[in-house]
Amino acid sequence: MAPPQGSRAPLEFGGPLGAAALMLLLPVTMFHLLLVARSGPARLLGPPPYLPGLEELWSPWALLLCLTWLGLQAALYLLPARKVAEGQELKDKSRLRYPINGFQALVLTALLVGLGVSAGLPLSALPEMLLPLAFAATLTAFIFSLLLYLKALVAPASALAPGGNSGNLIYDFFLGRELNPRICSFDFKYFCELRPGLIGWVLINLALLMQEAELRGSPSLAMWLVNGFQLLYVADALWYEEAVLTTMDIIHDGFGFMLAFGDLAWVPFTYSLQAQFLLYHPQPLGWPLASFICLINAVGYYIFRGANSQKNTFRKNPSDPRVADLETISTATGRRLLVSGWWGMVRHPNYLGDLIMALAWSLPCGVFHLLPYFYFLYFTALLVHREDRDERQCLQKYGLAWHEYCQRVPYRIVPYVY
Ligand SMILES: NC(=O)C1=CN([C@@H]2O[C@H](COP(=O)(O)OP(=O)(O)OC[C@H]3O[C@@H](n4cnc5c(N)ncnc54)[C@H](OP(=O)(O)O)[C@@H]3O)[C@@H](O)[C@H]2O)C=CC1
Ligand SMILES: CC(C)=CCC[C@@H](C)[C@H]1CC=C2C3=C(CC[C@@]21C)[C@@]1(C)CC[C@H](O)C(C)(C)[C@@H]1CC3
Repeated sequence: MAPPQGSRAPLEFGGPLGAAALMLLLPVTMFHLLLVARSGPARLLGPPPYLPGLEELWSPWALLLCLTWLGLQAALYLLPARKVAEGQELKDKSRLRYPINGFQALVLTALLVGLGVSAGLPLSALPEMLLPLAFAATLTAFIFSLLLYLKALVAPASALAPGGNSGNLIYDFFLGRELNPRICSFDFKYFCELRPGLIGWVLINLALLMQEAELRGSPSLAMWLVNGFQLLYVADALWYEEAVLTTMDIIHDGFGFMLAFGDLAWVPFTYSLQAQFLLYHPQPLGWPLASFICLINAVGYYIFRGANSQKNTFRKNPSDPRVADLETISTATGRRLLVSGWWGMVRHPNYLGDLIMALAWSLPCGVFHLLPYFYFLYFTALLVHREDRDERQCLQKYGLAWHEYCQRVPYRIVPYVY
């Protein structure tokens, strides 16, 4: 058994107590949102309309569907890739290799779903199954996290994540012990981060759009906007799949319940909340307002994509002509930090763009309900906390150079505000 590593790494998420609370709170919140979205008053902060019994949550068909979906996405992951990318350098100086075929998986899934629907697959029945599907996904994530925890017990010390190895069972189960759990070349974290949950999210959105068309003759403009914006976000993530290899989740966090549940259950079932809300609470939306909301989404996307691409290009090749003229500061590690361009505006311009898009996804749902703004509120909290975690990691990595960066670029996410 590998000895616990990084036991002196500071505990995050409020330690074992915080981890235990989140393990309970996250699934409860997800089921609350699913129940409230279809209720008349759709009150985010009120009690759920009723408490579902086990017979409403548990369905062997939903579990079978969930496992078939995972199997399909795993099969698409294993197809030949247009490119194989190398990840960041690991503790033992090696680099892992990752297939870049996520966009291909999205296109093939769309083709398969299109074929299925034209052959009579009742996709619009999916919204009625969201509750048992979410339950099956939660169960799958829990069992999967248990297996990951057990796998980490026999992993070499060099394979363990910097956090998630405190020696406390609950905390380590939540955060995840192993950094890049794999069987042969199949990387579980990389696979889960981008495929089943993200593609599942747009599929659920599409099913909600189709059910709205069945109910009301055609999908509403608001439903089209939400579907379009979120499809763009998912397609972008898969098109720029390689960029995920430099995110905190892949480089720093272990693979445990937080990411397994987040990827497999939280993302598809709570990120589709706006479309769920719109199915049960249609909102009038005219073209002038719709155009304005499209503009907000476009501005958010422009900042998000510009900032993420600039950093990735710079990290891959600092002499690339697109970034070679940007001002930088040197650090003791040999890596440099950008202090002009997007990264000279605020220290997390990509978060700013992401938040602006999050707002644009809620606006088509009107301003009379708080529920569709849940994603924006949760995401603000997630990114503020994430930014704080990243700052601490960067301070540890870059020391004085990070202090200098903070002085030169004083705002974290929103210029002149935060
Ligand atoms: N929709 C969702 O639910 C979520 C979306 N996201 C999105 O994922 C994306 C990735 O986010 P995340 O992984 O948190 O963080 P970032 O992509 O912002 O990565 C942070 C890292 O970037 C490097 N960095 C920071 N400042 C500079 C600089 N000035 N110059 C060069 N490199 C710098 C540092 O790593 P190093 O120096 O080691 O390269 C730092 O650790 C974001 O767009 C975010 O909005 C994130 C979470 C959830
Ligand atoms: C507390 C809680 C709910 C934890 C789980 C958080 C996860 C849901 C998110 C952590 C980081 C994520 C990222 C994306 C989706 C959400 C999770 C998994 C992401 C794949 C979305 C698409 C983006 O373009 C991205 C690839 C940059 C992004 C990466 C981080």
